Amino acid sequence: MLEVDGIHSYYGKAHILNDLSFEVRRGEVVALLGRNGAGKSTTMKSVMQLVRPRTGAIHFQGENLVGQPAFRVAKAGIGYVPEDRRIFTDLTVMENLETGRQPSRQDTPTWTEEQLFAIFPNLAERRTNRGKHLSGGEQQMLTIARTLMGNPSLLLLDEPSEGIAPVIVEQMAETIMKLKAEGLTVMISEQNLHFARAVADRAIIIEGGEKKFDGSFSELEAHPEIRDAYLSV
Ligand SMILES: Nc1ncnc2c1ncn2[C@@H]1O[C@H](COP(=O)(O)OP(=O)(O)OP(=O)(O)O)[C@@H](O)[C@H]1O
Repeated sequence: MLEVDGIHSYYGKAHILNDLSFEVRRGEVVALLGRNGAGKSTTMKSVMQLVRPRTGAIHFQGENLVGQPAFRVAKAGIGYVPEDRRIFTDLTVMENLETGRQPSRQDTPTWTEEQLFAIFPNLAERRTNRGKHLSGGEQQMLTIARTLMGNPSLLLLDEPSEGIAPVIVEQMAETIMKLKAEGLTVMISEQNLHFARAVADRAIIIEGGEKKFDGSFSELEAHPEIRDAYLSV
């Protein structure tokens, strides 16, 4: 579904992603793992074309995304929830959801508010509350629900478990598994190996913008030296 092929991304002269290649297949949940500064967010921004890779290709359902404006990437069916999740604090939960609405897509789950409320029950209870009155965890769920209103085929979640209380982290894991069960393809970036293992089918580890591992969690467990070298656990 998504094929990233030999991309090099920069911030000015700083060379951040170095010949990075990987793929995400339809229906799977993939975890992009790596320490602080490994290049996980830059990878997601590169897919979204918020950072333009200088070389390499990114194909999504056969279409090369490199050089396209970010809104076209979103229209092509990639939903992106950045690390600095923002909601409209003066709008209600319902109004926030409405801002994310896009037409439905073939071969992709189409979401209504009611279906989203079934997956995010806390938001259902607060549908008429303004964003600013939600807890941090609820705001985080709202950014995901709003992105789903765009009916993406692929959802990119940058560090979904970061900065939320342990009980909400558990809810977040359950939510991602429900989305997978609905047929959504998901890529998460994570530093939390425990969380990633609970939700993802496959791990891709990057360090210094280079891929160091791509395989199942059982393969990763069989190689503790890889975990020790590239992850903080
Ligand atoms: N806007 C920017 N300008 C310059 N350098 C940046 C910028 N954003 C990130 N970097 C640098 O790029 C490298 C990769 O950062 P990135 O945010 O992709 O890492 P990450 O793996 O997502 O880590 P984190 O968990 O801290 O977000 C880091 O060295 C970081 O300092």
